[in-house]
Amino acid sequence: MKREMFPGDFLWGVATASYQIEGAYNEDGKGESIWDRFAHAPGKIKDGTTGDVACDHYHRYREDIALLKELGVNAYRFSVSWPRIFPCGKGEVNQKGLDFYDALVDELLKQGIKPLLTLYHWDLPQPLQFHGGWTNTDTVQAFLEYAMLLFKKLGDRVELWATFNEPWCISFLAHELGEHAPGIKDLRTALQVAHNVLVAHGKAVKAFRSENPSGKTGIVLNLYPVHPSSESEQDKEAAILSDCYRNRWFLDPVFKGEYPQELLSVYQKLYGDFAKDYESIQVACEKIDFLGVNYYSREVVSHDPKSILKSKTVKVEAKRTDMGWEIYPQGIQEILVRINREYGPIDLYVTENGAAFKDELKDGEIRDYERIDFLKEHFKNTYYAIQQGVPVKGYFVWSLMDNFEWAHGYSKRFGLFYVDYNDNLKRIPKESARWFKKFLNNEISLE
Ligand SMILES: OC[C@@H]1[C@@H](O)[C@H](O)[C@@H](O)c2nc(CNc3ccccc3)cn21
Repeated sequence: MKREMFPGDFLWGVATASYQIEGAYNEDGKGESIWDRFAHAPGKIKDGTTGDVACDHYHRYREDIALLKELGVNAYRFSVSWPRIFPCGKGEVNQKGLDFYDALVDELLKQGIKPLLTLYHWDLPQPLQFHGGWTNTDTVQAFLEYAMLLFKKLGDRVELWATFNEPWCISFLAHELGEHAPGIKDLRTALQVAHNVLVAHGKAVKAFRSENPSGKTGIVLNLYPVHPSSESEQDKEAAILSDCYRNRWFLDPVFKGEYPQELLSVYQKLYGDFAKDYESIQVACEKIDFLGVNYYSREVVSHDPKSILKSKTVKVEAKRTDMGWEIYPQGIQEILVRINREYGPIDLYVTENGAAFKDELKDGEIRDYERIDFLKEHFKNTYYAIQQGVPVKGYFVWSLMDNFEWAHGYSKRFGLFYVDYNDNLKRIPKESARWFKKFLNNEISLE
């Protein structure tokens, strides 16, 4: 199975995100983001690092685009740092911030690489957080102004636009579990954030249509197959509610304009007032052109009477990545086929798939054969979905290079290129980069 067996216009790319690679956290007029503040707070990041410098992509973007060219990709997914454009979140525009993304897009196009731009990959301007962040509908309005400015400035050259990266992480991981910025631990707040982000998504898609009818908009969701640990009714019930929490809480509003009733009723029992505020999320259901699917693993659950979802994650015996995530390649096929069956027809992009492994630099080489095997199996399972008629239009490997892995700092490496943090952030191609390049050049098969 070679690259040429995928559709001729299939996009093969890599993905990154602004806070994870750019650095220059306070340069050229950029304002503070919630991740700048969170990373600087003691104890939030496992290795005590920050994204202040990261991979210094802000200064090295031409070098990094040369790496894309070397790989032979035809697409690149990146995100824009909102506080680099609006240091205060709204109002005054930072021209140097706009200039950076203008130059980035021009260089990509010059190298024959198609950009997929993500408007929001978690780095909210901190001044907006001072006023409640995503719990405040003023932030929805500020997001629309930010989106409209970028549509105007880059819409002539960028065709593919994603509004949000992983609303599940923006809401539940960051506001219920508290593991990401701003580090709040309150389910009611998380539900309010999820709602406002979904509203912002719908309004931005509608505004985009009016501004740029030829462009294509979508949203990026992290999706997981959720399997019961047994065939018992209770475990199957646990899987249904966990699927609502992880997947359908965002899929159903975006494609059907309603929250999944099975879980909505649980929250309505918990929060009496929930109904009147959040019963309708119709506004999120603006027709989109594509869905970005971030796939990493599956979840196996069992009944748990003590939990709100009556479910708990079960750690099954399996091969795992350095993140502890089960390696489950058939899950990418399963999720793509399901989305097409239950929410299609809709163009799908695998906007992130990749793995962290304990990559070691030895004699100038990084022999990451586990990553090659991981990608090979996920590419094959993506192809099997295409063979079943699923309109998968592209695949972006996470990530181009090792970078700031959120609460894990630099301790987890996902890159095709190794970043030597002890040697001036030097980028070194891993074996997987060489393998990917050969695959893209039709030199090798996936068998
Ligand atoms: O963790 C790897 C990547 C991360 O670097 C990206 O910025 C983000 O888009 C991303 N999403 C997932 C899947 N969701 C997730 C689950 C738990 C913690 C963080 C992310 C993995 N990844």
